[in-house]
Amino acid sequence: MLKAEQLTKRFGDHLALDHLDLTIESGEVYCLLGSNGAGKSTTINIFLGFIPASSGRALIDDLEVSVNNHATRNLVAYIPEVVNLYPTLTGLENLAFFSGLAGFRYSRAEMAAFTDTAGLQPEALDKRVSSYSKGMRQKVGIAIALAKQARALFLDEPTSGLDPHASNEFAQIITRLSGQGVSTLMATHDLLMAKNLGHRIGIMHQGRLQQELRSDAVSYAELTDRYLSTVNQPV
Ligand SMILES: Nc1ncnc2c1ncn2[C@@H]1O[C@H](COP(=O)(O)OP(=O)(O)OP(=O)(O)O)[C@@H](O)[C@H]1O
Repeated sequence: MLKAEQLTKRFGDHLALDHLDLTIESGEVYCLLGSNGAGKSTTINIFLGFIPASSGRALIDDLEVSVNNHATRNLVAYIPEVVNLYPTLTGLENLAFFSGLAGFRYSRAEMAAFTDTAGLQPEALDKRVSSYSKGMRQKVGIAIALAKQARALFLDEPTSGLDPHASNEFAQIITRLSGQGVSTLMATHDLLMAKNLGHRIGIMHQGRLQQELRSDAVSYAELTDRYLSTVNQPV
């Protein structure tokens, strides 16, 4: 479970995140929408322990990130738009390296099972990541999440630039992980993806969570209207 309690971040005089309260249950996919600069990545970066909050708390499975940074990093996987891997290592070597960092050692067959579940073609495993497409890198990111037995997934515009087929495959895997109890926080500009993949949707504007909706309770047209009316509020 993920929890933000009055989570706030200032960069100098700028209030990037303004007293965010948020709970994401085990197995829930929560999509954060909002225009550029709304505070989505800031939220994710605090949960990941990349940046400290100015005040408030971020909790992962009841562990406060700022005081259990090492432990909480081992509970999470992060998939940004371009997954950061070692380009001169193969997909399998990257998987071994990153799961090793989290304390897991796997046989080749076990790692191949993770990449298979993530949808990576077996013939890609021993190729250098520098030759991988964006979608293939995402799949290695998913395989790392599986290998780390991540309890929470943080996705920052993960399907941006993916073709519709790759995007659809990605969504299917997230749904599958959700069925296994993984909590997911996804920042996206893709309203249709949020509607189809998210259980709940939050709309942020100027650092504030302005609206929360259940995706099964709104049509795509209603979501679009709500989004536009929120992000077009005057400064
Ligand atoms: N390291 C930083 N130093 C100063 N200001 C920052 C820093 N990181 C983010 N900000 C500011 O905080 C605000 C929120 O940024 P954030 O990246 O969280 O927005 P976002 O909703 O993820 O936007 P986008 O959709 O463009 O990714 C913005 O005004 C941004 O300029």
